[in-house]
Amino acid sequence: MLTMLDRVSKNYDKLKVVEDLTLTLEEGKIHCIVGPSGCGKSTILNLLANVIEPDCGTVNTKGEKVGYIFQEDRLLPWETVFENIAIVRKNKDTRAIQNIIKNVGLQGFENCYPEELSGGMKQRCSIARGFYYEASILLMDEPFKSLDHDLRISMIKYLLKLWEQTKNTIIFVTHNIDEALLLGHQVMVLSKGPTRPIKQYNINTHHNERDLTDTSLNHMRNEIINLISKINREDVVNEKII
Ligand SMILES: Nc1ncnc2c1ncn2[C@@H]1O[C@H](COP(=O)(O)OP(=O)(O)OP(=O)(O)O)[C@@H](O)[C@H]1O
Repeated sequence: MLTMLDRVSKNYDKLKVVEDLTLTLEEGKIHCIVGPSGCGKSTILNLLANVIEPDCGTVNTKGEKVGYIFQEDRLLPWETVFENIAIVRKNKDTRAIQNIIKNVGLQGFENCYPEELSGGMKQRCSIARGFYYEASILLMDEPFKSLDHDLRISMIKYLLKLWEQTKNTIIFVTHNIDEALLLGHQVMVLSKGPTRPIKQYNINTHHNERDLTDTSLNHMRNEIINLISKINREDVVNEKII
């Protein structure tokens, strides 16, 4: 277990987004974070990535290699698929890049430029780059938001295939509960700001055996949807339910 945030607070002027938040996560697992819009999910990722500084408290990821994958692919338009991936490491490991490209189904497209790829292919390239970086902690901020349902499902499969080989710690922010249930070893529901985890679900079923129509996952899904609606209606005001 790694205490990534230790009693951290972050305000934007008078807006208290994070207050005295401690976040301890199991390493080598996929942690999905869900919660109402604007509650502070991206702020938490930015703190973990050391992109922003906390007002007080400690962020314990400074000694870690932290990767960040965003909703937009953020590929360099003037570089090929291969070069866009290679760029994140000093020494080019051609075999490792080719292996990752194969794992995200982009073989044959190594020399294509981003403008020659579909949206889903670009995002696969961005995920491949994130994994090639060999981060011990990989932050993902709604990376599949702009994709349709079928593409999302195939992206989840690609992501899991890569994670199976690296077993790094992934913190994955999403508004899509199904995505969280298919990916996460843990799904954390956050309250409105100042945000804090109000409920945590652990999913022990192996990824290959997860079926959203299965009673327990379906039950969890309904509970999370109801909980987020309650938070949005403010029936649950920063109450710690865990
Ligand atoms: N740089 C900033 N300056 C001022 N306010 C900010 C800044 N970044 C975020 N905020 C505000 O802080 C709050 C939390 O924003 P954040 O983006 O972390 O939430 P989120 O949960 O990721 O939102 P969403 O689900 O809509 O993506 C919001 O009210 C937002 O407007």
